[in-house]
Amino acid sequence: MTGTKEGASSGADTTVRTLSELEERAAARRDRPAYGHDALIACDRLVRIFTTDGVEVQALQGLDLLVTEGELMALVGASGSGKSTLMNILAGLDVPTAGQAKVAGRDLLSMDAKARLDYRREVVGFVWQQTARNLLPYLTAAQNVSLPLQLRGRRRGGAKGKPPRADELLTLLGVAHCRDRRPHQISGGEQQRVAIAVALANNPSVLLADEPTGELDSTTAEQIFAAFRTANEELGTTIVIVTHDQTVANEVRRTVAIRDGRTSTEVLRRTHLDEQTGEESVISREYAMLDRAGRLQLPAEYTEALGMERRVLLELEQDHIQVWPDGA
Ligand SMILES: Nc1ncnc2c1ncn2[C@@H]1O[C@H](COP(=O)(O)OP(=O)(O)OP(=O)(O)O)[C@@H](O)[C@H]1O
Repeated sequence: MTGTKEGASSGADTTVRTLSELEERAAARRDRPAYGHDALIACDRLVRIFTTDGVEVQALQGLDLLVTEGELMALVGASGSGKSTLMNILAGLDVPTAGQAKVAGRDLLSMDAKARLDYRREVVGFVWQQTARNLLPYLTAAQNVSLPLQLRGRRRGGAKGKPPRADELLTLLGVAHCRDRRPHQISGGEQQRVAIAVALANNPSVLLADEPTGELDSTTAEQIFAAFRTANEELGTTIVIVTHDQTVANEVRRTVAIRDGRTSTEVLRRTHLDEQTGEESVISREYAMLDRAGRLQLPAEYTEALGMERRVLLELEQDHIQVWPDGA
């Protein structure tokens, strides 16, 4: 640390010189597209407060999240951080206390009961951790997959000359051999793959999965994840998976971490091809989330390593911001 940090912005010239420049900036801000306008899922300062016996719990505390159409992404976070609360809201099963949440153009705060039912039947599909919660025990796998189609008043068959959609989906997910068996006659991993077929039956825009591999061993978990990947790649379904499973989190391009009811960090992975050796490797980088109010959560291990508490000193440079311990 040097002794030269007097001002908050030594490096970059941030002075606005003329009135016309100010006007230009204001106009550019006005013309900027709305937050999340091109995202399939857009959560903006989402708040969910639960009140039990007069005690308030802020499960979501101004959470921002954008998910683009066609993404396959993971949500991670400590127990109690708010993951399931967010999933229940996105599934249309719970309503936020404040903020905004839009999925495929539907406003999750203003939907009436009928719109909410349509939303759950047409826009989202979900797969839960408990295998038993996903399937009706007295129906076969094929009947379980056909049920959402019937509830929506669609015929069960595919187009003329094509197999029924239930068979198509069971084949796609590698569980065609389970079609005439009931859940108790197939393994837990097969049940989850059938559950994914059920969730996909109505061709939803978004598939939500809350700890779908939580009750399974690692080999089976890999098969389940492969089924999600197939759904994403073959059907183009946008998929959000809540997981504690680090191997699942490592498999996706984007993993968002939730801390204390807010998105805190994000890991992005991309494949790098070494032109000389022809070898492929995955490069991952961790980013901190900057919310629209400019709030940033610094990782605890960084702040603790430098003894940062309560306040820090900022310096704006040409292409980055420096964060220093408070040396005052
Ligand atoms: N229905 C509810 N009533 C009261 N408090 C709730 C309710 N649902 C969740 N909470 C509280 O909200 C906070 C977030 O819970 P949530 O279940 O979303 O966390 P989570 O990240 O999914 O945890 P886990 O990984 O253990 O499932 C917790 O403090 C929890 O106790």
